[in-house]
Amino acid sequence: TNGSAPAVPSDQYDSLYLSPVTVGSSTLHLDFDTGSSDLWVFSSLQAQSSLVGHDYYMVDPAKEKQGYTWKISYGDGSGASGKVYADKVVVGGVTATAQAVEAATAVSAQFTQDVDTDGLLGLAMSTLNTVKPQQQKTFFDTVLKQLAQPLFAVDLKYHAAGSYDFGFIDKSKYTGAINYVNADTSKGWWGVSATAYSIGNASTSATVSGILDTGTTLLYVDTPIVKAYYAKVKGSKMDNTQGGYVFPCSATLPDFSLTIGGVKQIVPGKHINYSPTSAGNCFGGIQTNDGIGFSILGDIFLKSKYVIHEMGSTPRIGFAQQ
Ligand SMILES: CC1CCN(C(=N)N)CC1
Ligand SMILES: CC1CCN(C(=N)N)CC1
Repeated sequence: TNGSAPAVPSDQYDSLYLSPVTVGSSTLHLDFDTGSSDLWVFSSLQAQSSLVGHDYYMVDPAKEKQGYTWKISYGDGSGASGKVYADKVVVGGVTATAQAVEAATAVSAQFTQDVDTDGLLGLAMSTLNTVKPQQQKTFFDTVLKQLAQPLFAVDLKYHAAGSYDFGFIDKSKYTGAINYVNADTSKGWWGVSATAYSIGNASTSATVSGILDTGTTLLYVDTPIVKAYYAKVKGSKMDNTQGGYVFPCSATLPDFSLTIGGVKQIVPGKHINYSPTSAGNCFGGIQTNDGIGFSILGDIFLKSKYVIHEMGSTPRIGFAQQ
């Protein structure tokens, strides 16, 4: 089998993308996240006050995995925890009949306030799943053997609805060749390395190692590269109050690229103007990964590409231009 689900920007800045998923008998809107490996949802186990504005999973006690729990926290300090059920999950017509569904009993304010997001669907390696006493599989791992091809493809778009394809490559979603590189899955994520970066027409050799991450809004790279980029943006500055580099909203932003597998993967300058700030300037889509030791190729990087995540005998990542 194969199937496709839409990926709809949650707001006008593409802060995150939401996809409809049937969990049990409810349809929820989940943030597909290639940076984590838990499928967790807002649920009827939570206080009613936490559910206002959300769709949520009506748990069926008969389906509970007794004694199983989960607890997750994300880089931005948000997090959630709860109990585990085995229930039907359908994504774009692809069905997992007994998927581990992590039903929240408690959720941090960042999620409760984000009334559009009813939970996350992790698409990293199942080795990062947080369920105890036995780690559970991601949705992709659960359905892998029933897929026509062992892959999913990410088609996030700039200020428009894209899609996640499971089990097939959609030729109508990209132009030119697909360029494949081996994925480094040793840390549980979809890891890639670049051998150079470019700012405008100038290229610099450098090793940029990072993870592909649909669950992160921006593109986080090493500080020297960030500084070199904004040196080319008139009026840009590091603004600690806003938490990153900002610039006049009228600024012309150079294209940025990472060379992966010998091919320049270009991020158009336009995509690097993420959003206006409360201070009257604009917030950059490229920011520093300060000190986490690797880069995070989030939505700002992904939204100009069609990215195939293939879990064959050797995991691979394929890049093509949208
Ligand atoms: C390395 C971090 C990247 C952001 N995260 C995520 N998308 N779930 C958490 C892990
Ligand atoms: C990977 C996740 C990080 C935390 N998120 C959030 N606060 N809304 C969602 C995505």
